[in-house]
Parts: sequence; C-alpha cells; structure tokens
Amino acid sequence: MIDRQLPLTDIHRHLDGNIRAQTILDLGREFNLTLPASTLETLRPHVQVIETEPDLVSFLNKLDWGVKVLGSLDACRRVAQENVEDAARAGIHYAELRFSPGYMAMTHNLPVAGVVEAVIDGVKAGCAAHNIDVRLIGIMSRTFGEQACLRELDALLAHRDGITALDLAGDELGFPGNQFLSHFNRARDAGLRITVHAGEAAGAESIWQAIRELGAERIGHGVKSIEDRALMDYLAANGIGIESCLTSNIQTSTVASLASHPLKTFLEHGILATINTDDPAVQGIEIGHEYEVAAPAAGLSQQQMRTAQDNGLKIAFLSEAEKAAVRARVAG
Ligand SMILES: O=c1[nH]cnc2c1ncn2[C@@H]1O[C@H](CO)[C@@H](O)[C@H]1O
Ligand SMILES: [Zn+2]
Repeated sequence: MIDRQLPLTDIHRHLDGNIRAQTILDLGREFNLTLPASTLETLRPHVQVIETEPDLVSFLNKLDWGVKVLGSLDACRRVAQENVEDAARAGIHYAELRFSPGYMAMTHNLPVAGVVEAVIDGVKAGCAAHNIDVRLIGIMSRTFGEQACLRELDALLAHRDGITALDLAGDELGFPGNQFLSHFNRARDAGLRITVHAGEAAGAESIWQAIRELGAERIGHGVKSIEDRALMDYLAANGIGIESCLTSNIQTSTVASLASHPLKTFLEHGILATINTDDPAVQGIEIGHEYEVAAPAAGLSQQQMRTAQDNGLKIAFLSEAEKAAVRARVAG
C-alpha cells in the first residue's frame, strides 16, 4: 500500500508512453489520420498491452500509435500537459517524466528542438494547474541509431534549462550502450544527471557498462542485477538507485512472474530501489496498482513498500533543499 504520510513519487514514467486513448482518437481526427479503430473500445488493443508480449521490442511497438498522431507542436504540448494532469490525479507529488523528442517528432517530421520546447511548455502549464512537482528527463531512443540520438541530444541541449537528466531507452539488445559514449560525455559536460535503461533485455554487463562508461547514477529496470552479486554490492555501496517497474517487466517478458521479481531482493540487499510505472497508458495501470497489487504480489512487506516509496525522493534528481520542500508540502 501507499503510505499517505510519505511523498508519492514516480521517477520512471514515459510521457510518450502515456498518451490517453481518447487523445489518440481526437488527434487522429484533427490530423485526418487513418487509425486502426474509431472507438475507445476498439482502439484499446492497438494502443495497450492486453496480454504479455513475447519480448521488449514487441512491447515497445504498442507505443507507436501514441506518437503517430502527434501532427503538430501543439499536440505535443497537449500530451505533456495531460501527462501532468494524470500524474497529479494519480496522487503523485513528484514525478520525473521522460520523453524521446526524436520519436515524438518522427512521423510528422516536426522540428526536434521544437518538440522539446513544446513538452517543457506543456509541463509548465500542467504544473501551474495542479499540486505536483515535475522534472523532465530527455531520452535518446537507441532503436534509431547513433545519429538520431545525436539529433535528440542536440535538441535537448538547446533547451538545457528545462531538462534535468538524460536517459537511453529502446532496443537494448540491438543497440548496446557502448555506441553512445560520446553522447553521454557531452551530456555530463553540460551538467545533466544520468539514468540509463539497462539490464532489462540485456544482462548485468549492460548495467556495469552504463555505470562505468556512461556515468549512470541510476538504472532503469536493472532487473539483471540479480545475476551478479558483486554488482548488487556495488549498487548498494554507491547509492546507485534502481527504478523498478513491476508490471512492465511482466508485460515485456523480462520476468516470468511477479513472485519471481527481484525487487524484494534488491531492497533486502540495501539497494535504493523504487516503485514506478514506466508507460502507464500503454500498460493499463497506474502507480496505485503498482503499490496495491503488483508490489504485494512481488512479495514486498508493508515495510519494504514504505522503504521503496521513501527511496523515490531519496534518489530523485533534486537538490536536498528541493527534496525538503517536497516533504514539507506533503506533511503540511
Ligand atoms: O520499458 C521500456 N524499456 C526500454 N525502452 C522503453 C520502455 N518504455 C518505453 N521505452 C522507449 O522510450 C522511448 C519513449 O519514451 C521510446 O524509445 C520507447 O521505445
Ligand atoms: Zn522505461
């Protein structure tokens, strides 16, 4: 269960993996696009995971309709604003929303830096209307290769003030982290914080690579840490947090069942592991479901859920003063 005395965070939440089905219909109509269905009910199986997908890449295909309808920068602004509204409605006090500007720009050839600006704008508008703090994480979608990632990085750095951190997501097996050393060197030089999707489709070596070569301070998923005790020791000793996404890991067939998910072991090992959604609309879940259904099914005790919840703000990409402000707002 969620501890209502503590701030509720979601620090691994893809904004472009969380586009409302209704908004997909609306934008499809606005831009005269042929969608696979014209009602919410019939559209759902095309934009939401209904049964477990066989692998990560099949899961990721479910995000495609959401970005295919982004026919203008205004549409990008709208989905960013709706994302803040949805996170606030879910009871989240602090969210780190991540997005891949190149992926969002791709179908309609939008200017990538324009997408970054529109997302920053939409999030600002959302925060002004709701009681929530949000930071943005820029994603480079590795699936489209080094050059495309370079264009994403350039666009993110063009709006450096509105971006807190850099991430690498997409097809981890097809595009290993060692192709992106120079991208991360530049990002760190610009003072961006670093988190990397690693150890989801690939093994523990991908997590070591993300830490040692890309400078990851946190790991997205990090499931395969369980296969390497020295790595678990290292994560615990160095305060490198794990952004766990329980339901996502089942839907991508990364983990066979919630009962065998390693999150509980990570917490027992003293790793700063957290509970997050990933792509809520695509998965058909919200953060409440992860605490109320998924985490108990993964064997977490109430105390372990509390620890995971507390870890969210501990490893957030905020200064200590900003964290204290979030705590004070929740307590007050
Ligand atoms: O669970 C995940 N693992 C790896 N990549 C992901 C996941 N969810 C979404 N994306 C990727 O993030 C970008 C959009 O924000 C896209 O590249 C999408 O494929
Ligand atoms: Zn993710």
